[in-house]
Amino acid sequence: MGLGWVATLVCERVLRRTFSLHKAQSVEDMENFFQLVRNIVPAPTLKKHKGQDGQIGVVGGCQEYTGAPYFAAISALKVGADLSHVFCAREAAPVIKSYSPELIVHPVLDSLSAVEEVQKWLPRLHVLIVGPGLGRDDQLLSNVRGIVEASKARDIPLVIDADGLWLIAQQPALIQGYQKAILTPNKMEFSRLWEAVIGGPVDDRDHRGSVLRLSQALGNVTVVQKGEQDLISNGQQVLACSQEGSSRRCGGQGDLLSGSLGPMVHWALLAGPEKTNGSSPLLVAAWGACTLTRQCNHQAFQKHGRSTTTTDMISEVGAAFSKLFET
Ligand SMILES: NC(=O)C1=CN([C@@H]2O[C@H](COP(=O)(O)OP(=O)(O)OC[C@H]3O[C@@H](n4cnc5c(N)ncnc54)[C@H](O)[C@@H]3O)[C@@H](O)[C@H]2O)[C@@H](O)CC1
Ligand SMILES: Nc1ncnc2c1ncn2[C@@H]1O[C@H](COP(=O)(O)OP(=O)(O)OP(=O)(O)O)[C@@H](O)[C@H]1O
Ligand SMILES: [Mg+2]
Repeated sequence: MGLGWVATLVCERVLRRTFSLHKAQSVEDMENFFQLVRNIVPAPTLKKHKGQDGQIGVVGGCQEYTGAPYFAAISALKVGADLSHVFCAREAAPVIKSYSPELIVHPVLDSLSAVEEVQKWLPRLHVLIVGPGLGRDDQLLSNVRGIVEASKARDIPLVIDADGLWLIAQQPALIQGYQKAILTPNKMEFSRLWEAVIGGPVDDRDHRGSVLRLSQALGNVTVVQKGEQDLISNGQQVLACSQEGSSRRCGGQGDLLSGSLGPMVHWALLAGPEKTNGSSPLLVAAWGACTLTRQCNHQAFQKHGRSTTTTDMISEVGAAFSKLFET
């Protein structure tokens, strides 16, 4: 086989892939993704013990922000995880505990032994969500860096959101190439990551191309760019989620998304590529969590209109999940 012929074949493949990456998702593709999410949801059974459907950790919560880690941790439980831990700064702990007796709260994040304290729990945790309400204090961020490294060493999936993304923008190497990471930037967070990893302003005319490129530059880490349409890429594929939401943009919706990703990621990785029909389990989990968050927003808005808050959305998780993913 001549070299020229091989080059043509490679070019064709690249072109075909580029074309299919940028083509709009069909209704059929969407239906397929609903089915793939249904495939990963654990079947109801009376045989399981507490913990099997997910033990999730949230790393976040400081003096200023106590709502964000609560929203993330409670969303993980409402989606179907069995246990939800919050690792936060000491002064945030009593506040977070007082919101909910269902959360297990560890006031360790600002202690000198923060990494060791969290490390003790890592063997039991299936997924760690890093960043909601973390703040940007240097000492806290340095502890979180150690926690991320310890989690990677144990191959624990990481969802990185909010101030966790601030840390990644300072030190992209921390997550570079880690195949079990999902980053969930909002518009500002995406621009910061882009500036740190690629440089210059984001091309606002090509959102799909931008999310693809950022994922590739980070070594195929999964990126979920939130917005009017959520765009999800692992550097090979770009999925769009346009589930109808509402015009209401109250704070905390992103925390619901990162929290619900916890159990979804655990289930998708347990199910493996057979159940996801060859698609990346993390892409399926991300598409499921985005679709769910937007549906919660839609349902809450139908009831509460402009007074909709994230607490109203969390109340909709059960009904929204059944409507979308339980047939
Ligand atoms: N109740 C709580 O405790 C909450 C705490 N939060 C925490 O607050 C901290 C900071 O998060 P932010 O998201 O504010 O940080 P960012 O620095 O990413 O965002 C800064 C500002 O960008 C603006 N912005 C967002 N989307 C935009 C868009 N499409 N175009 C232009 N501007 C846009 C917003 O007004 C936001 O205030 C994080 O720790 C986060 O988890 C939030 O999760 C919201 C709820
Ligand atoms: N313009 C929009 N139209 C519809 N849905 C949107 C829009 N912008 C964001 N969303 C949805 O809201 C959810 C949260 O995205 P958002 O950009 O508000 O995150 P965030 O800024 O991190 O939120 P948080 O306040 O929790 O930090 C996502 O699921 C996204 O799909
Ligand atoms: Mg956020």
